[in-house]
Amino acid sequence: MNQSKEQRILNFVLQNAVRGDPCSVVDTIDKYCSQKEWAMNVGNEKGEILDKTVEEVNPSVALELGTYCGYSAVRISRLLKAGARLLTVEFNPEFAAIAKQMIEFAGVQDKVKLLEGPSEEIIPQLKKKYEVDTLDFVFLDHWKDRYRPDTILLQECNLLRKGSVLLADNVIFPGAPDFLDYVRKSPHFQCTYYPSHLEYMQVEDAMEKAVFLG
Ligand SMILES: O=C(NC/C=C/[C@H]1O[C@@H](n2cnc(C(F)(F)F)c2)[C@H](O)[C@@H]1O)c1cc([N+](=O)[O-])cc(O)c1O
Ligand SMILES: [Mg+2]
Repeated sequence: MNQSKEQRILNFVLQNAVRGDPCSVVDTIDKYCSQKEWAMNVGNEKGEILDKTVEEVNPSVALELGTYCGYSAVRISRLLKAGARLLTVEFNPEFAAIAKQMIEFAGVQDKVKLLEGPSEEIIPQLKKKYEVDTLDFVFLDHWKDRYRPDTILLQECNLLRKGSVLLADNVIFPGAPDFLDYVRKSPHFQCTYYPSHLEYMQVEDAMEKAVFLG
């Protein structure tokens, strides 16, 4: 059976990156996806905005919605302090299997917990099943029509505290207009817009940071 694009990306990393070196895994995925096959990783330009935000927040508990091949899970977890952890949620079993191998090859498996399933099922389980009190940082990079409902669900589940930081990818392309409208109009969020470009392309995109005010 012929390989998936995601399997080809993983194989390229296994053959060309340095085991245990998260930066080499990130750089190798970017090399493959810029030169051979485009894929929906956050990429290096928006990745630097992600890095700066993670360093600024220095989260003890972070959540990622939309693992895909694990690019941003590796990118985020490489910056986490000792004892801090990233919970990353993936809906597609094939992608989850790829991401698991990517995370292990990068050597960040002790910092990352990969949860498989739909966000509407997993988010309400975070407190009791995954021993989360509140989330310091949330990276939204899953289905764009889920950003708004999942932001509301995070609030309803009391998973956000004063100062919790949400960072959303793709608010321009493919776009998340209802999410932007929601957080920018809500008195409970302080928003910042970061213009950038779509990964590996000369297409406008942007990220939105939304800090929960309590
Ligand atoms: O569609 C895009 N991303 C959708 C990303 C979707 C990924 O998030 C997973 N997911 C779904 N639900 C959950 C959860 F967590 F809810 F369970 C996780 C899906 O299985 C998939 O791996 C996209 C598209 C473009 N583009 O240029 O078309 C560029 C990008 O950066 C993108 O992120
Ligand atoms: Mg994205």
